[in-house]
Amino acid sequence: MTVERPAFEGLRDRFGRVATDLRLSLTDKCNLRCSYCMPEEGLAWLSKQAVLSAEEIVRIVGIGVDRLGVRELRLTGGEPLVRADVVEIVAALRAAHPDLPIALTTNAVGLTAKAAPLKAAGLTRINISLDTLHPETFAQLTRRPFFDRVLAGIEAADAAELGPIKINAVLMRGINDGDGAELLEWCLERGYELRFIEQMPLDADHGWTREGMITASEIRDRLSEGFTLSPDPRERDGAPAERFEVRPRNAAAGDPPLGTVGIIASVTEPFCADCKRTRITAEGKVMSCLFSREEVDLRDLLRGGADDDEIAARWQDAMWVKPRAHGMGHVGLGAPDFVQPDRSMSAIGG
Ligand SMILES: Nc1nc2c(ncn2[C@@H]2O[C@H](COP(=O)(O)OP(=O)(O)OP(=O)(O)O)[C@@H](O)[C@H]2O)c(=O)[nH]1
Ligand SMILES: C[S@@+](CC[C@H](N)C(=O)[O-])C[C@H]1O[C@@H](n2cnc3c(N)ncnc32)[C@H](O)[C@@H]1O
Ligand code: SF4
Ligand code: SF4
Repeated sequence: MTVERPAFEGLRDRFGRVATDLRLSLTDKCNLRCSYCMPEEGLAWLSKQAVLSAEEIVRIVGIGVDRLGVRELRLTGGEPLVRADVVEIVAALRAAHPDLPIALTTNAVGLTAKAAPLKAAGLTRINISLDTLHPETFAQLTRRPFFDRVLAGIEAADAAELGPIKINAVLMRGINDGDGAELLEWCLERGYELRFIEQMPLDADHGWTREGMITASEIRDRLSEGFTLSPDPRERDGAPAERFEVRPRNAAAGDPPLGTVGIIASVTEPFCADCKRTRITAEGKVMSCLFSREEVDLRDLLRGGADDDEIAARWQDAMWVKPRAHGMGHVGLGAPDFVQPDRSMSAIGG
């Protein structure tokens, strides 16, 4: 890809946004099959050779942080904990960047054994996906019977002080859409921050419909039956989640909140204008947007002996042409001109 662009520092795009938040996928593999993400039969996994090695990851992150203004890193996947060297990768990243916030998003299936080693290696904090507190519903949604392992993993993360722990939940109509209030209560009791995520059209089965998804406004309405939500006064600062303070339904004015809840309304209340994200897939491709159909390869450049300047310039090229929103020129997941990417969320790095 040859891109005509002005010279500048950092990861800028044509719309004036600057990406400082790097999301890097450690693997496309996963041990769950959440219906909003993966097909039941799984996907054709990348070969070991195709996936970035630990050394390559450390080099790419180094270029991002030292030359391109990356200020925070999230490791994701696929399921990052299925990668055998995940603890070593965190340790190497921490050694190279003592002050970099390094977070991880995980389904927690393999977390019981890894939480303490990850903390010791220098992981800053963790986000965990949990859509329901009912083991049968969990098995239906994820197509795997690992509910108990996930709960144990969350407890291990808490014990290892990987907080503030954030819990991500996607509500699916007719499956777990009645579970929101219960999940919120459970999280508030434990001091976890629950965030509800609107389902996006990133499922490998291409089963998403605008009418079928549960919207942010529906979520707020349902939660308001049991709680009072009021906007969190803290600055949002480009974060996908809009946060609300949560109080009991009949709280008196001035009562302290029980905690906060976030709603990530990528579909109905998009936040693309403030997007600060750049993504690297497990095989080393830059995706400037979750919905990009253009990908720019850094891995072959790296393996071909390119120096850091060349790699940084290619990354800047990729970000310069970042689409305005939702992979196109305007917001509109599900609009007539929206084209769902070939990749599922698991293969992008959520
Ligand atoms: N549309 C859109 N959705 C995103 C983007 N990044 C994250 N999300 C959604 O937000 C969900 C939660 O992401 P997490 O991996 O927990 O990270 P986060 O919410 O950015 O992280 P925090 O800094 O902990 O708030 C993802 O599963 C996506 O559904 C993005 O760039 N665009
Ligand atoms: C792709 S997963 C990767 C990390 C890890 N496997 C996990 O589930 O936390 C990251 C996040 O993406 C979310 N996700 C997956 N598919 C999604 C979709 N179609 N719409 C919205 N969020 C989705 C999941 O709920 C999860 O919180
Ligand atoms: S959401 Fe995460 S845990 Fe679920 S299938 Fe996708 S990658 Fe796996
Ligand atoms: S859809 Fe694309 S532009 Fe919008 S917030 Fe997500 S990554 Fe950023």
